[in-house]
Amino acid sequence: MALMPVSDALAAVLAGAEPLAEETIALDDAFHRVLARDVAARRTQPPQAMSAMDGYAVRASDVANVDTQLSVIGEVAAGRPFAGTVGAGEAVRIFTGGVVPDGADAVVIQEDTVAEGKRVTIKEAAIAGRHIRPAGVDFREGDVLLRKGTRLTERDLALAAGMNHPRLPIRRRPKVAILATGDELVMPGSTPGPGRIVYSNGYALHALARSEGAETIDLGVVADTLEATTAGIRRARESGADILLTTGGASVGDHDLVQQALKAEGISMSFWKIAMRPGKPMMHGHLGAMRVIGLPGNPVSSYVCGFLFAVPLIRALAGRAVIHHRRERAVLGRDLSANDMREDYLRARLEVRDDGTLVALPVNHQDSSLLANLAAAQVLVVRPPFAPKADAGAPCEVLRLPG
Ligand SMILES: Nc1nc2c(c(=O)[nH]1)N[C@H]1C(S)=C(S)[C@@H](COP(=O)(O)OP(=O)(O)OC[C@H]3O[C@@H](n4cnc5c(N)ncnc54)[C@H](O)[C@@H]3O)O[C@H]1N2
Ligand code: MOO
Repeated sequence: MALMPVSDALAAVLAGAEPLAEETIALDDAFHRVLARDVAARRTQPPQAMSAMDGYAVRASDVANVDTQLSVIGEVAAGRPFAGTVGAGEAVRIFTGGVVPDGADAVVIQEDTVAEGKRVTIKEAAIAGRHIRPAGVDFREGDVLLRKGTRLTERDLALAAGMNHPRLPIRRRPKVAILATGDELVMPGSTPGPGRIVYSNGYALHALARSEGAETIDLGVVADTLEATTAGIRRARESGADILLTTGGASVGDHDLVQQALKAEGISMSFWKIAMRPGKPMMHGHLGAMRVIGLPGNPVSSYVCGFLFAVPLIRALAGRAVIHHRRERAVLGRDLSANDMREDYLRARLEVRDDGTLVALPVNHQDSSLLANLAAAQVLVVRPPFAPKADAGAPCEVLRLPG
């Protein structure tokens, strides 16, 4: 198979990726979940005109001049409205959040008054509407304020509560199983023997998937045998995973068995090998209902492909309205040589100039095994295939990595 352009590969990964089933959950559990439907207000907020201050509800026409004396005919506190009507020459003691009584059209703050028993002297003139929050100033019943596909923030939860929704319709979380391959891998904290490598890819992939709202299933590390790899793939299917991410064993070596095992299990492959650096040997296909992304083993390749392909896929299954990473304009912080046929994703540090210009400084060593450079990078500079040589200061496009 020829190397597939990155955009075609992404389209293939996302093909047919529809939001998962709808569920209804308590508001308390809805933080960062994705709304399955538009949500409208079930009430008008505030339901009636309310005072924004502690003071006196008055008729503005009565207090156009200062030093007016009014008789205080009652009191209203939050949640305890006043039943009567404010007539000419009258006022009602009111507290913040109290319903403005009939007849009154302004509130004078108590600092601008002098109270003596049942009378109050108004020391500041007031105009109609002063310190009053009109009914519906926040929202009205039926207003659609939360949209389908939104990943709910903490502010959205407060709004949903204010709109009187104790539960919300959301989408099931995608289940992402992660399977690593490689005889050489040992767990962090052990004493690696000769030629051994400490397992790292899964840590980044689990965290990345979880931060996108997925539930992750850790299938551990399997040895480089067809039997062990096949057993791992079967465990993924049994776990009900929507997505299987494998890492390693994706290339052409004698010990790269992932594709062979997937084929033996009946995968319908959509591609293997993309015109991208890092990440050339990535593969993708469907194994029944499970979507499989075979990530390369090199740690940077595994992460960058997970970021570029698995993240939009997770978002699509999660029902997010916006699934794509946003590209930003920046300028290069150093010269770059001409590119070959692979689209490059260069790890780069990001600086912001005083005028707001983003400067992307690609790290010197772009080898796909370098974890330290990956961790130090804040962005990926995207260089299209056959991009000509570019000097420092030339415009470029960057993708921000999660902070
Ligand atoms: N003859 C060719 N050789 C290679 C090609 C090629 O086109 N022709 N492609 C190269 C590219 S590009 C990549 S990327 C790698 C990817 O190969 P694999 O997916 O088969 O990866 P492995 O060989 O299994 O591992 C590569 C490297 O990464 C380390 N690794 C693997 N898994 C983990 C893990 N979970 N945590 C940490 N490190 C891991 C592994 O030890 C190897 O050092 O192939 C090139 N070769
Ligand atoms: O594409 Mo590999 O991922 O360059 O090292």
